[in-house]
Parts: sequence; structure tokens; C-alpha cells
Amino acid sequence: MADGTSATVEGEGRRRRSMRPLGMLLPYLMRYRAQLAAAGLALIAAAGATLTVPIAIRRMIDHGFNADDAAAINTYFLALIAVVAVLAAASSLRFYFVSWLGERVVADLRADVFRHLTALGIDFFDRNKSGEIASRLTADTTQIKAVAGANVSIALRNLVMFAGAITMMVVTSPGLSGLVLVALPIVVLPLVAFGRRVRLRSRKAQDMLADASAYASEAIGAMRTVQAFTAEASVAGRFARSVEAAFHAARSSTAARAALTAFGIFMVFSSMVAVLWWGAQDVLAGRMSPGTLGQFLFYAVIGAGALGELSQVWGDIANAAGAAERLSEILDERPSIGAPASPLPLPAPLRGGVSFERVTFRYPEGGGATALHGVDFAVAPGERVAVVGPSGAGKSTLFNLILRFYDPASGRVLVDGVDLARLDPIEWRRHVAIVPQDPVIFAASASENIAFGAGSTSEAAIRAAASAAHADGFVTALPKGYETELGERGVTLSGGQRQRIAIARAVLRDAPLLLLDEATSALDAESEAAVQQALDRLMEGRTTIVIAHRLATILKADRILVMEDGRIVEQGRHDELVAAGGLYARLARLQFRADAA
Ligand SMILES: Nc1ncnc2c1ncn2[C@@H]1O[C@H](COP(=O)(O)OP(=O)(O)OP(=O)(O)O)[C@@H](O)[C@H]1O
Repeated sequence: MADGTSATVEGEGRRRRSMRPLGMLLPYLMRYRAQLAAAGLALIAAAGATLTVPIAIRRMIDHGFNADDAAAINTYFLALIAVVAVLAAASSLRFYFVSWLGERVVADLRADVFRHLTALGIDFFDRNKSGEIASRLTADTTQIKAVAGANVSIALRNLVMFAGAITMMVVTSPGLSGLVLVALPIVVLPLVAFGRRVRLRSRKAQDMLADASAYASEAIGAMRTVQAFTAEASVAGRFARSVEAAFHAARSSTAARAALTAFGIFMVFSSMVAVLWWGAQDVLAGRMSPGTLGQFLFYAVIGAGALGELSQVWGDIANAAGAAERLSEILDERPSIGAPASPLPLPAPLRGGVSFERVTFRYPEGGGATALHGVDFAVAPGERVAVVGPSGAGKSTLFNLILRFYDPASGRVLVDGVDLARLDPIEWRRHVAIVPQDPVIFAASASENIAFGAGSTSEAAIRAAASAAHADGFVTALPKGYETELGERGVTLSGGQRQRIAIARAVLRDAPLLLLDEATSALDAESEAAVQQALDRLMEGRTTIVIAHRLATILKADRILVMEDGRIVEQGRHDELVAAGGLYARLARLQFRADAA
């Protein structure tokens, strides 16, 4: 599963081009031209200042140090201080602007990737582990930031210094420079090839880490289950193995980078020594002044130093290219469900009648199993229909198709006679309220939780919805009432309280179609009664489809659809179905909870 998952998000085999994925950052950078220009200017000023130093040094050497020229020497030293001041100011500005750009671009990128993720089809989230997607959003963007901030600044400075040093070397001594230019490809080409291998290894390390964190976040989310099954040791062991594997991958990538550094430094400096030896011969033969050799030497040191630093940050930049590639893959992912080119307007007024016409459906990740076989039924506007059937019969799948999380393989789902595929799914979902079996409570205040999905809603409307959902009482009793933090870092609600929050959400939504997935877990009698009253009120005047587990709900339904193995096998009212003596009659005897009926 892990392999399948990573292959899906990453798309193996498209990754050879070394730095190309970083190109995705360009449009983001181009939004901030002023800062880019400032960073560029600072960069050039700093490089220019550094490159003037060797000229001063040549003059001093050729001039010689003697007492007569004390004034000239003073001028040189003062000029040197001025140059250093320019260098300091420019370096600091360069650092500021480049880091600013890094932070800015990554903030934009994070927001974009997340926005894009929220628009992707549910099948994407079936295919990819949520922990892994989250790690894309945090770890990969952080890696880009580290690079975009500090390393790009270093790389750019060194690139400019390298180019400047080479130019000045040619100006100083074309002959010696020719020699350097011959040596250059011999030094640089192997470094580039080496760098590519480092990049592949570091990507592997990142993948392994993403796998390990995905596993950890899954286990942390399910800690009750882990401990209830006393699976601590096996879970911890498995995580330790993933972390170990990630460590080995990281070590291998680090070893490659360490080797690259040694190789780089040796190649650069040994070739420099060779060139120097050549220059020394020229000075001995009187073809060159010692000062000129000194100046050339300084430029060569600057150039080689720049190249050395480049080889160090190149690995990091390659990492960022890997991260950028992974983010591009998410950004390139197209939503599987979208609005048609010219969506039809929703029927007005929308009454919420739903019909399935010979709908056959397989889940994208369902291994080819058919979840619905030619399902055919119609729910009239205002009707209350209960869906019952054994586990895995396909009841929730009906909801998934009504919400258009997926498209049928064949057949159509219609709302008030219009094919769902011809509507904008976002528009349509605005008119559906769903009360899930196990509602999600977000880490936010009670009032934000109730208003979830309702946009800007007045406090009065939130309280009215909570009242209608019989939630007002317990919410008011919370330590800070409606402002109490719930979920992750706040108060944990009971099952019945969570359901009432979900009902309040549905009340606020005020949609013509209500999809209700009744809780299977038994609530205490008081909670059950409160939830039931809230639901009864919510269902009034709406088309309701309810996945029913309670006898009371079934008895109140206008019609019952009985599902088995992805088919509707019976439909009718409770007494008719009991009399028919089929699957329903069996289920009714064994399964439906009669409590509080
Ligand atoms: N996201 C999914 N990807 C792949 N297969 C799925 C997915 N969701 C459900 N299935 C499969 O589709 C079939 C129908 O599932 P569905 O959830 O609709 O059943 P159900 O009747 O709602 O069951 P339950 O009462 O247990 O919730 C099952 O075989 C299930 O394994």
C-alpha cells in the first residue's frame, strides 16, 4: 500500500531533469518584482565590492611598502574600509530580501497547494494517505523555504562571484585564464553528474520519511484503538523500522553529499595550484609582475571558493527541486469531479427529489468490485425514505453518489429530474445537508463548529440552530459556552452531543434535501430522546433519505428501501415488508434497535 500510494502522488519516471521543477517557483517570485530587484541589486553591489579588493592588493604589492608613500598607503586602506562598508550593507540587504522572498513564496505556495487539495475529488483522498499529503504541505514546503531563503542567496552570490572572478581573471591575465578555462569542465562536469545522484538519493530519503510520518499520524489519531488492542509494541516497532529505513536513506544521501564536498574541494583547489605553478613560471621569466600574479591569485581564490560553496548548497537546492517536484505533482492533479463546461442552473425552486436510473458504480480504489448494480429508485420531493441493509450493502455509497463524490460507471443520478453530471457539484452540495453517523468536530469553538460550512452567520442564527438541535443546553453549560474550544485541543463531546452539533449544522444549512446516517452506537436514553426530537424537527418539510438503524425511524418512513450486495432487493412500508417475509423481515427481527421506539 505504501508503495502504491507514493507512486500515485509522485509519478515515477518523470524526474531526471535536475533543477527544472524549481521553475514552478518562478510565477510566485514574479509577483514580487520589487523585492526581486532589490535582492538583485544588493547581490551585484556585494559582488562588485568583493571583486575590487584584489585590484587594491595588486597595487599595494607592485607599489611596495615604503615610508615615502605613507599617504598613498593610507588612501588605499581607507578605500578598503569603504569597500568593506559597501560589502557589509549589500550583504545584509541581500540576505534580508532573499529570505523575505523565500518566506513569502512558500507562504503563497502552502496556501495554493492546500486550496488545490480541497478542490480535488474524494478519490484522490482514497488513494493517498492523509498523513502523507499533510507532509507534502509542511515538510516539502519547509524544505523549499530553507533553500529559497538561505541557500538560493548563497548560490546566487557565489554564481555572481564566480562569473565576476572569471571575468576579472581574463582581464588580469588572458593566458592563465585560458588554462583555467581548459581545466574548468574537467572539474565541473563530474561535480554536476555527482550532484544528480545525490538528488535521487535525497528524494528517496524524503519519501521514506513521509511514509514514516504518515504511519505515525495514523497511529496517533487511533491511540485508543492501539491501546485497547495492546498493540503499542507492534505499532512502535513498525514506526521504529520506518524511521530506521528513513535514517538509512538519509545517511546514504548524506554520505553521497559528503563525498561530493570532498571531491569538489579537492578538484577545485588542486587545479588552482596547478595554474598557480604555471603563473609562477611566468613571473620567474619576467613575463608577469608579482602584483598581477597576486591579483590573479585572489580572483582564482574567490572563484574557487564560490565554486566550492556552490557545490555545497547545490545538494540542498537539489533537495528543494525534489520537494518542488512533489508539490507540482499535487498542483498538476486535476479534480476528477468538476462542473461541466456550461453547467445547468439548479432547478428553482429546488425540492430535493432524487432518483437513481440503473446506476452501476465501482469505487476507483475498490479493486474492481461493483458497489452498486443497476440501482433504480426515486425519492419524491418531501418524501422520507429509509435505507436499510446489512453492512457493506451499499447504503453509504448512495450518499456518496448523491453528493457527487464520484460519478456512476453507468446510469444517472438525477435531482428534480436534472442529471447531476450537468450541474456544478459545489452549487448542488450547497443544497444538501448531511448528518453523518460519526460527525467530525473540528478544533474550533462550539459556535464555529455549528457554523461550519455556513459562511458568515449571525450569533443569533447559530443559537437558534443549536436550540432546534437540542444542543443549546449542553453548549451553554460548557466552561465558556459557545466560545468553548472543542476537539483536538479542547473539550471532548459525547457521541450524542456530537450528533446534536451535526444536526445544528444541518439546521443552519436549511437545505431541501437531508441525508441522514443514523448512529449505530446506542446513546443513553436522555441523549437519544434529545437527538430524536431534534431530527424529527429537522426532517419536517424536507426530502429525507436516512440510513436507518432504529425501528422508530423506520416506522416513521414513508418508504423503506432494502439493500443487499449493491442492489435494492425490496421496498415498501414496514408492515408490508415484514409480511413479505424476506430479507427485511429477518433484519427487522435481528438488527433494528427498538429502544426508545
Ligand atoms: N472509498 C471506498 N473505496 C473502495 N471501496 C469502498 C469505499 N467505500 C466503500 N467501499 C466498498 O463498497 C461497498 C459498499 O459500501 P458502503 O459503505 O456503501 O456499505 P454500507 O451499506 O453503507 O455499509 P455500513 O452499514 O457498514 O456502513 C463495500 O463493499 C465497501 O467495502
